[in-house]
Amino acid sequence: MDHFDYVNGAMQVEQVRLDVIADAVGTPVYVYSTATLERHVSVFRDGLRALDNPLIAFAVKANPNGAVLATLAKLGLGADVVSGGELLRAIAAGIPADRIVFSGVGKTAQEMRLALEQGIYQFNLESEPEAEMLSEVALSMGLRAPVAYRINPDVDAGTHAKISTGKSENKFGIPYTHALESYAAARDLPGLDVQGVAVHIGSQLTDLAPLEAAFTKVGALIEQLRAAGHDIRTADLGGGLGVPYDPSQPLPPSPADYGAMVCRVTQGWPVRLMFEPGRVIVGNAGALLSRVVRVKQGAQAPFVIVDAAMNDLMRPSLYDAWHDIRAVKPAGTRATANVVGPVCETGDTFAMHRDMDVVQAGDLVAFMTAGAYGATMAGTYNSRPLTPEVLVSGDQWAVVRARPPVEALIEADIIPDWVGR
Ligand SMILES: Cc1ncc(COP(=O)(O)O)c(C=O)c1O
Ligand SMILES: N[C@@H](CCCC[NH3+])C(=O)O
Repeated sequence: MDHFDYVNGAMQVEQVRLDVIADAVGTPVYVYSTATLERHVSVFRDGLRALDNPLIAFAVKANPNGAVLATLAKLGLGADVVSGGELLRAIAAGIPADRIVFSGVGKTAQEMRLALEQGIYQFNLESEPEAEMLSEVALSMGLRAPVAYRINPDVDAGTHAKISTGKSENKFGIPYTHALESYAAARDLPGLDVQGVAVHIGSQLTDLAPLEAAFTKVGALIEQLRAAGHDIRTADLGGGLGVPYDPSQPLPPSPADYGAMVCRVTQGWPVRLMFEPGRVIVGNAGALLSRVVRVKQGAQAPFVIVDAAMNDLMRPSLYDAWHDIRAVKPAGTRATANVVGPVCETGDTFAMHRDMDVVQAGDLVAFMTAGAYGATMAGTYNSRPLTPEVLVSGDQWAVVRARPPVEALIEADIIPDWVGR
């Protein structure tokens, strides 16, 4: 459920009309709802209420905006980070280091040092060479790093191949079949304190079965590791729960269904459970607001050309992802259209042959469920400045990231004297 609704024929978010934001800030612009963020945190937490003190670490990559992170920090969430940059943004937004977990296959020595200085809760290691490097870095600082190994359970998440992470051929984690050997080697590294097991098999999962299969493997491994004398105290079950994008499709499992499955599978595990939800917290809390530039005749259907493009919202071009596209002030008629951006790529297409509200030049449209992996993946291709972001709460709203001027793009380039101009 979100807080984007039509009131008197115009879409608003909470109590703020989207056309008011578009007129003031310009388009394209991302708009987020605080009430939806709060609701999603509460629903996710509620699904896990049977657990003792779980750590819910928001996957910062899904939406690293400082105001969004500060909202989640106030609600008590931790952070799952994958770079020094995300770590510093999480801390700057008020997320305490002892609620931060560091994931990712390519942590550098510099990032490890930074995270150790900050005193984070856990490093999720993804290879033996990474474990050796972290041990060395920690020892050089006179510390022991708290670690888990992320295991690759070789489970098919049943999601898009580009966001599936738990198959043996994927780059993530250590092979499940070799885990005991990797843990034994880690125990001999004096700079590590081996405390946990982690898993994350992919994103936008619409079926609980692969998650359950992966968690069951984690449970079996915890038993084996403890039997081998490892003091395993944490289990990080990752993120991945899907959200509804297309209203014509069956709903993905709810956080309550997910929580019930987790509680059943993990019953009796002698560990603190950790979670890294991203999309399920922020996905439906955001929309990308865009204006129709013009409508052009097409061979089969008209092209609705909007002022948002693949650089603002990459998901459709990258994964053929489906986002609901709604007129902010629907005229009441529907027709088939192709919705495209102005970028010079055929892939700059948001929807083909879409049955949608009829819109005209100047109308506003909202790309729904754009709060996760939207602004954070935006770029400046075609020299389009990064998309601004707005946060709404009740009847208040604020620009939480301004649109940079085009001059900033020009000034960022350095033209050496020897090039001349
Ligand atoms: C290690 C890790 N944790 C958590 C997440 C968050 O996933 P999601 O947004 O699907 O919940 C991701 C992204 O897939 C990830 O790579
Ligand atoms: N960026 C992806 C999800 C990848 C998650 C990162 N591990 C998406 O938009 O769906």
